[in-house]
This record gives sequence, structure tokens and C-alpha cells, in this order.
Amino acid sequence: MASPPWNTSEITGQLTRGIRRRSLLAGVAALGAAGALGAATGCSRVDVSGATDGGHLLEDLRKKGTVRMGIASEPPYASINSKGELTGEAPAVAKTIFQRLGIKNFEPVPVEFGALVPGLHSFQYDVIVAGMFINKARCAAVLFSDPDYESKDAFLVPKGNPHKIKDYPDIARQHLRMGTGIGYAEIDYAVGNGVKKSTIQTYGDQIAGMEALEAGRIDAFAGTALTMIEALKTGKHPKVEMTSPFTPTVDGKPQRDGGGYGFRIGETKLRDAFNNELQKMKKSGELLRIAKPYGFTEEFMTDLTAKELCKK
Ligand SMILES: CC1=N[C@H](C(=O)O)[C@@H](O)CN1
Repeated sequence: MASPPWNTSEITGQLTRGIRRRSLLAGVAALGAAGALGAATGCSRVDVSGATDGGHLLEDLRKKGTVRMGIASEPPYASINSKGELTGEAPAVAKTIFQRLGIKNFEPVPVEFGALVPGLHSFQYDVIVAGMFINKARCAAVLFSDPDYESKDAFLVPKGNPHKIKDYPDIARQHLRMGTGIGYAEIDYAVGNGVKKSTIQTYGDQIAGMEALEAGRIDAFAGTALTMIEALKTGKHPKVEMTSPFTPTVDGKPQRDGGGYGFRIGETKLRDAFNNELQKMKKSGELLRIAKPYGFTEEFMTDLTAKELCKK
């Protein structure tokens, strides 16, 4: 169960550790945007002003020695494994970078995907580490690193794919019942292709989605292709299969999706330092080496930037 998105004592703690009032106000202002994003990804642009001096979080984290990572339960991006340990591609990359920035300890804070942005702005953690797609609506509330991967979408469907679903228009045309995760970008893709929002059912994660499919409550569950591959690996849902990965199209425009790491608006010093290390890892091939054990092959590596994704 996700904890509530704000925590007064944590905010007070941040203040005494030197986070400036302006940053806090920016965080509180951003809650409106973040709340809207938590409920649905399709909010219109919101004005969120952050610290104008680049922020102090990098210094604070170095002093503290620990960075708190907001994660959602979504292998292979980030999750807590059966031993209770933080695992996944995003924490593996983020840990490497934070170590290079002088921060050696990591504390996961698991929440539902839809609670990631509100949790960031209410100081539950310092950074979103969940492979979150970068898009215009989210960039109004979150300061993103460049993406470290790109991915197509796919559906989980009942074995044999009885409705022959390949893309979102197939769902809309046949008036099918789609499921996806709370706050997922896939909600907008479905709605953008004519699926009625009121027919989309949201679940905490892919496992819950597969249960719903097997129980006949939905006809398809949408998410990233990597998520689906990983969900099926559990082998516990023999009546479910995955469709071929595809690039969603909205208003005739193909949606190339890249996911990255999210910081509070105004924390540009930390984001820039993080980005700098990420770029070096991309160039040297280290990023692919770190991501590969989690199923990220060469085709998931990306030349997209946060700047261009924030416009889409
Ligand atoms: C890694 C990920 N990306 C999509 C998103 O950012 O909305 C959703 O599919 C949820 N998970």
C-alpha cells in the first residue's frame, strides 16, 4: 500500500537540513500539477516555478550520504526482490551515478506509479527511479534527466489474442475493456485513439493486470514491452500472452518514448551533475553493460533527449 503522498515531518526535516523556503514553496506549488499527474497523465500544462539558484540537494545528499529513490513495483525497471532488496535497471544505473557524485547509500521508497510525482514533491524521496517516460505534461512538474532507454508498448491479452489486438485503435473500434497501471502514459495513448476513459480500468501493477485478464474483467492490459516480457516470466499466468511491441500513434504522430530520472523542479545542479555522468556512461557503452542483465538490449538504447521529449 502506498504511503500518503505528503509527510509533514519529512518536509520539516528538509527545511532544517537547509532546503530553502523557495524550493519548498515550489514543491508545494507543484503538488497541484503532481496530483493531477497522479490521477491521470493527460493534465494540461501547469506553471511550477522552482529554486532559481540551481538548488542545494546535491550538497545536502553528499553531507547525508544517502539518497532516497522513489520506485514503483515494475520489473525490470525497479522493484523490491524476494530478498527485500532494491533491484532493476533504473536503480542499477542511478546507484552507479550517485556513487560517482559522492553518495554511497541508497534507500528505496516504493509507491504506486501514479504516486511517484506527488511523492517527489512532498519530499518522500529525492529522485524518481522508475523508468518514467518523459513528456510535456510531466515536464511541467518534474525536472528530468535525459532518457537512458526507449521502449515500445505492448499488450497482455488472453492466450490466442481472441480480439486480434495489435494497437490502441483495435481497442477503440471493438469497444474493448482496457486495463493499465495507475498514472501510466498508456492511458493517454488509449484515449488519444478513441478509447473512452471511463472504460479504462487501472491496477497497481502488471501482476494485478494479469489476474484481471484471467478473471475476464478486462480484454487487454497495456504497458511497456519490457514490462510485459518480465511479467510473463513469473510463469504464474498460463492463460495470458503478450502482443508484438508497437510504437503508439496519437493524432497521426508516432510516440517515441524515452524514460529517465525525475528531480524536483529547481534542482538543476543535481540534475545536471547526474546527466553529465549519464552521458559519459552512454558514450563509453557502460550504460548498456549495466542495463543488459535486466533485458535492455542495444535496441533500447536511445539518442533522444529530455529537451525534445518535454515538447511532445
Ligand atoms: C516505465 C513505465 N513507463 C510508462 C510511463 O512512464 O507512464 C508506464 O508504462 C509505466 N512504466
